[in-house]
Amino acid sequence: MTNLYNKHAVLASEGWSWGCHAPEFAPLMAGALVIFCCAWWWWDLKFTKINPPLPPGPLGLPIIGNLPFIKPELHRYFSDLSRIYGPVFKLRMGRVLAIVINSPSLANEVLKVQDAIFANRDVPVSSVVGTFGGLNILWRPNGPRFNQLRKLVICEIMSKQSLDACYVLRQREVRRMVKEIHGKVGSSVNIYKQLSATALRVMMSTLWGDDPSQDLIEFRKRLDEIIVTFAVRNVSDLFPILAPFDLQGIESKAKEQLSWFYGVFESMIKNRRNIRDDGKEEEKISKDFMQQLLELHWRGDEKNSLSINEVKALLLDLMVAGTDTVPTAVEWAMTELLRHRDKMTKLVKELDMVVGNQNTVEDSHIPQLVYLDAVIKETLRLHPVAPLLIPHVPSETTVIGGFTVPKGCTVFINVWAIQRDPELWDDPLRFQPERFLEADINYRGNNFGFFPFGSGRRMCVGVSLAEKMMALLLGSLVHSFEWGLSEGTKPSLEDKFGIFLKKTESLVAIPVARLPNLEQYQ
Ligand code: HEM
Repeated sequence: MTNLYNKHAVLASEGWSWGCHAPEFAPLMAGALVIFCCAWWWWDLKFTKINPPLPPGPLGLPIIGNLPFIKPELHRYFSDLSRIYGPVFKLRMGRVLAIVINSPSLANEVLKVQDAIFANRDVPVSSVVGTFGGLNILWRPNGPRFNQLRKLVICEIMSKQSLDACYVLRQREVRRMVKEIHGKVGSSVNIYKQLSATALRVMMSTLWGDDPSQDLIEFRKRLDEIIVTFAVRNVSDLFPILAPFDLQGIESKAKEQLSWFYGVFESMIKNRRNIRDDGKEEEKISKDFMQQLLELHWRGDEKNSLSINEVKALLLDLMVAGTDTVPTAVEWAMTELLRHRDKMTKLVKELDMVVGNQNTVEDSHIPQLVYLDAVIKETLRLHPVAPLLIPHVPSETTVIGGFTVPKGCTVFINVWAIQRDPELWDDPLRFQPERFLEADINYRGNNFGFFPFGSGRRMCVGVSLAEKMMALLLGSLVHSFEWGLSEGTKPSLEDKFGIFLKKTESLVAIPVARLPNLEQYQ
């Protein structure tokens, strides 16, 4: 899930140079700047009177707005500003007018009451080229085709039947992870690296089955490259007038990097087509996600069929969105459990009772693992993977919280701040999974105190898969091993704002086998 705000954050963190290199001109330049600013503000106030007014916000500079003052940890920075300006405020980031929402009632207003208005996205220039003009779900504008696509993914690809059919693949890869960790017993394990290799294998085999020609290391490298490209500041997004020049070459880089993925997808699709034309489809191919998407393409009825470019754009969507989100969440959960040994002990007890020490964690155990579920929810409350969701864009001018929110602005919803609000949560900074045992709170986005997957028509389409993956991975790590830390260390909670809210320092822990039979690790 790439998002524009990373570019803003990086731009802000690097700052822009305003220095004049000839000192004798400095007072003159400063004077001219002050006059220019005053004229700009006067013009802005006189000619842009809107009723009701725009939300309050810090003053910015002409043209570049608040960009030089924005701090890189956007979720914290926005949370600090909301203490000054209230639950809805505005900032200018170059051409972009950003509106930030910091309260559950206003999040409800944006994502539920006025959901249809706020269901567009602000598409970065690099993503337009990479998705055939926004043919994927993430960047597609709201409308009938978008609704159809979401429905197809949720009802066909992410259906219970389809996820159950792929369970063997998830189970196989999680077992492989347990075996690998068993080989490192007694030494330090980088938890994120271990989890992300497993999540990538799961996503690859779930999307297109076992294809021995696919090199995992090459895929990881290419994915990391494209994620870095999407995260780099792009002046074209902040000043669209500069977009045709692609000053930083980001657009061409994205094009080139994405064409590698599309080349891989095309050759796999060609293979499937040959097999289908041979009439051997049924015997040779399992119903992985690619096969399901291709069948929708071949089905050919106007309403439900997918174009081949849509198939490729969707594969990329699921690949990028599904690979790093789950490991990020599970690494946070392990960090919290290693900081709160009593909670770890409670979870181990539950796993021993439900799974037993002669078995390994299976999908069928998950509904009974209520404490595991509470641990994951509490982790996502304190460390939501997408702390500002993915920015929404209103398709028409509207009013939120008594202020005008203009058509086309970029709306950030600070779920990170809302999920830590002391008015909603007792002792909000404390890791306390028990709070989810006492209340019936789910991921469906109907509680605006807890919505780590968003809510409404742009809500995450991968919730069901993510839920299963997080439980299987975390359950297996804790059930199969006892985890320790190097002497005198305590895992840090410091986070780093980016495409996903990751830990600043990866978690490193030392496993000890805890299951009685060696076969359970094979
Ligand atoms: C812990 C795991 C995950 C979390 C916390 C998460 C969270 C989110 C959030 C917050 C959004 C944006 C919602 C909004 O803007 O209102 C989103 C969108 C999306 N997610 Fe996830 N996600 C996760 C895993 C996945 C997985 C496994 C997939 C698919 C394989 C996926 C696919 C998507 C897609 C395609 C969108 C774009 C939806 C749209 O724009 O309509 N996500 N996710």
